[in-house]
Amino acid sequence: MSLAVKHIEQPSVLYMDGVSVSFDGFKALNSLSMCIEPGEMRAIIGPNGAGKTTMMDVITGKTRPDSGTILFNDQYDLTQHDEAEVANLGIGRKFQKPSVIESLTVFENLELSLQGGRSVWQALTHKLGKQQHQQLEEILTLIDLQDKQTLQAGSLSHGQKQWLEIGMLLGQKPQLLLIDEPAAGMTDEETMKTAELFRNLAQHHSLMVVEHDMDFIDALDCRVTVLHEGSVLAEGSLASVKANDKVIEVYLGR
Ligand SMILES: Nc1ncnc2c1ncn2[C@@H]1O[C@H](COP(=O)(O)OP(=O)(O)OP(=O)(O)O)[C@@H](O)[C@H]1O
Repeated sequence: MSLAVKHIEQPSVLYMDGVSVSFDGFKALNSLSMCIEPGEMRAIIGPNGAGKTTMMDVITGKTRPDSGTILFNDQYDLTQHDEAEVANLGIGRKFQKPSVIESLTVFENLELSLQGGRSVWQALTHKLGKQQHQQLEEILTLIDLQDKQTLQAGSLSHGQKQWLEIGMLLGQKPQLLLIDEPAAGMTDEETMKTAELFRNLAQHHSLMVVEHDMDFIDALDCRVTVLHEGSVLAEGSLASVKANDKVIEVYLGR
């Protein structure tokens, strides 16, 4: 039974309060507290080692926090669930490196993502239902790969592979998406197109996006949280955190 207690009234899709994680005595997260509202897109920035990856790890059940509360939808105590259970609850995570199957086509990769639980062979020989077909078409349109759907994923550009992988996450219909450095390695054009994709995604999902690229974050046009030494250093609009003396000192000004 969960004993997690929430200390604020407003509804949240993700609520973290006093979350700490130590590795051999080193506090990677140090009483981290943060809230994401339903339907919100939030950018997370901070210097190397600030705890961004560790934060995603504790949310997704990969790492157990030593202390603190993490609630999903004000209902599920995420510290009590493993990675598979957290994914099933509706939290999708995208790691920095794309992991699409390069020898399969764009369509087949998406087809697989809609048929979680089946083997690759079963999924590819099992016909999609009408609803799944429609869902797949919608995802292809959203990630703008309709005219590439018969191409092998290995022939896509780096940016297109990232979009495909985001499309594959959408196949699981997650409510909250955690995305790690999506713009890394992208051209400027791909970066801006990714920001547009995320603004579209934010109409139907909550998003937490870890990123270092300030032009990309500016284009996301969302609230920004700055992490430093495992806790929140500042939070607000990009303009406000960029003007924050502490943020300039530990991150931007270096
Ligand atoms: N499994 C682990 N064992 C020991 N130390 C760890 C472990 N995972 C993370 N750390 C340490 O915890 C701190 C936070 O790391 P984390 O990867 O969360 O930071 P980050 O903000 O994601 O950094 P980056 O921007 O470089 O990805 C770092 O000092 C890191 O060395």
